[in-house]
Amino acid sequence: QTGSANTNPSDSADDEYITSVSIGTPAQVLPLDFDTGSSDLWVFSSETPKSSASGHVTYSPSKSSTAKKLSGSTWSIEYGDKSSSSGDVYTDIVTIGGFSVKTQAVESATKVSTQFVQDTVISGLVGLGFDVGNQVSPRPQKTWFSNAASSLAEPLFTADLRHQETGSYNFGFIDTSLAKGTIGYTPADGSEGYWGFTATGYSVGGAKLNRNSITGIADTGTTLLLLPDNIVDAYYNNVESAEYDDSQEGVVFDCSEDLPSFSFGVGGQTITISGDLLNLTPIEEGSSTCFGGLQSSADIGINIFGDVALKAALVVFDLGNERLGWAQK
Ligand SMILES: CC(C)C[C@H](NC(=O)C[C@H](O)[C@H](CC1CCCCC1)NC(=O)CC[C@H](O)[C@H](Cc1ccccc1)NC(=O)OC(C)(C)C)C(=O)O
Repeated sequence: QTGSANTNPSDSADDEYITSVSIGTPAQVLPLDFDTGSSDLWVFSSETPKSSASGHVTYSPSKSSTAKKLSGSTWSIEYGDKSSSSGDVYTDIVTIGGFSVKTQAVESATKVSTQFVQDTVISGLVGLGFDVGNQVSPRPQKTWFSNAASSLAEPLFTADLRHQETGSYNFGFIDTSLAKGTIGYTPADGSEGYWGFTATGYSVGGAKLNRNSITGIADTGTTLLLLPDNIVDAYYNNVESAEYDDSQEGVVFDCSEDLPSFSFGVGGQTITISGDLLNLTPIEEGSSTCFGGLQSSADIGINIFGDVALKAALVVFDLGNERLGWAQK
């Protein structure tokens, strides 16, 4: 068995990617953010304060004949961007791309932070990280993919995120026609809950790869490519107007600049992110100053290959073989 779901950029900056998920009987369809950087499936619900839920699609367990309260269980999460949410837990049928998990923990939000209230394009997250990262207590719950894996044709899923166009999350199969290059595989470290891996080097503007290990995570829930300062500096030294903007908390440059590409080595392949993918967006509507898709990871303590990097590739999240595959698109 397999599943295939379309995913769409949330806005003109590809800040997030939205995928429709069906929950309950009859199906309640919610727009959710698939996040390989976390491991909880949580949703805005009938239990979310009305003022916080306004503008969001919500899940009502009371309207689902297959919903069951997981009594005594609660959850609470704080994300890297300091946003947070918490609540209680139900189990229900959750269908993604035509594949159904009968008894999936659906974490219902009784509290959401301001950022989630304001981000009305999504009604919650589907964590696609490793189960060890799940935040339900007293008994952690499995992710949708973990529950699905044993019934899928292959215990893997692929992410095909695209710039300003529809992409896909495929479960249980690899559609190699989505990529131009060969898939290069490298071991994945799931011990922290993330899809951790080590890139073997980088280069700017198509130069030869500098060999140096870059350990990081493949994270569909992070917008940017976040790497060490020495690499970020090496890149922006090639961008005439680049400068650090305190108010934007990142490197900005003239939108008219022709940005060089950025490449990294992984699994014996080289993934090249084109210059236009490295210009994320004007700092505000109509501005001629643009915000870089590559920024420093220095104050995070972990390197993150977020959507800016993932958009250049077809990425295989292979749980069965504990490995990540990357192919140039
Ligand atoms: C709970 C843990 C087990 C796991 C947890 N994991 C993470 O924090 C990483 C994870 O991928 C989280 C998942 C995101 C949380 C916030 C909502 C969207 C998903 N990523 C994050 O926490 C990183 C935050 C994202 O990069 C935001 C996403 C965003 C975009 C638009 C509007 C709002 C929010 N982008 C964002 O800020 O884009 C700018 C910089 C261009 C404005 C952790 O490490 O603590």
